[in-house]
Amino acid sequence: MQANYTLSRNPLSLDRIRSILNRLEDTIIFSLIERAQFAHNPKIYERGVFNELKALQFNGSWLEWFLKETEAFHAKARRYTSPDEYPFTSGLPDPVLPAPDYPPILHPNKINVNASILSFYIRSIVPRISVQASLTLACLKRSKGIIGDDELEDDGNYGSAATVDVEVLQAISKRVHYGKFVSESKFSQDPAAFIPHIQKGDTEALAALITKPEVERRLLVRLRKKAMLYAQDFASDGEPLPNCTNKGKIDVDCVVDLYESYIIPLTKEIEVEYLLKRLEGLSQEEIEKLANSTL
Ligand SMILES: C=C(O[C@@H]1C=C(C(=O)O)C=C[C@H]1O)C(=O)O
Repeated sequence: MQANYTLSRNPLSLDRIRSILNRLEDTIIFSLIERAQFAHNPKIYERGVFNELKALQFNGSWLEWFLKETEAFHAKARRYTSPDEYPFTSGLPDPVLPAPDYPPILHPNKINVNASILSFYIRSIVPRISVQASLTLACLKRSKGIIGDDELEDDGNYGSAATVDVEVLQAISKRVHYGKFVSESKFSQDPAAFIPHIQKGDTEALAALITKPEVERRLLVRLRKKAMLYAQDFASDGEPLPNCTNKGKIDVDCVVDLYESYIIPLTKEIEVEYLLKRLEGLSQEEIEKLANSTL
């Protein structure tokens, strides 16, 4: 399928980009609901745990192996030739097809913050989301005396959990790296407002220029409502169910915190980092022409 951003006459319309970010909220929430079905399974995030992987000469974690194998196939299918797709794995194979002729929308850059995304996801999101699933699981199984407390963390679903982790990580990565399109949209609307701060390397001034508090506030309100609705359990007759952990299929506060503490700040970091590189390779004449132009 063609990349989202090229499916419009004006791929740099901020409203259109924001509608793509809005739609990615749904993808992220539903993939987190999928992950919340499985226990934490902390061993799949630790390196050197599975001798079977060492036998394959792979020294990373179970999840890193899933990322490597998945992204190697996707790379051959030319996924990462698209400017809105960024891999977690380095050293991927070349595409088997030539890259599509994407319009040159972004200024050339190599910004990739997936290492940060992987770190906060493993450290701060999975333990909180999956604990919800374990409690739900325990809530149901403990009533039948099937499991004890020590089984809360590991349900053996290493393949299923890692498969969903890859989906969550890819959705968060796309969402955060869309900050480049947001940044290019804002820059191209008023280059003169950004150029002096870019030339001074003034990250604080650039951060203040790209930050839209009201947009963030509305997003967090919308996100909470979506998570509450999508996570609602229903009985067979369609009546909403009070949940045994009174949070439905997912920890709604965790979804909001994911955006407020991680996704939005990282998106803004990318916007500023992209701006700092926006004039690289341009002549003084080109910069002056930009400074005197407004859309
Ligand atoms: C993405 C934008 O830039 C910033 C980042 C936002 C986010 O990550 O949700 C929202 C508003 C801005 O502070 C935007 O202006 O839409």
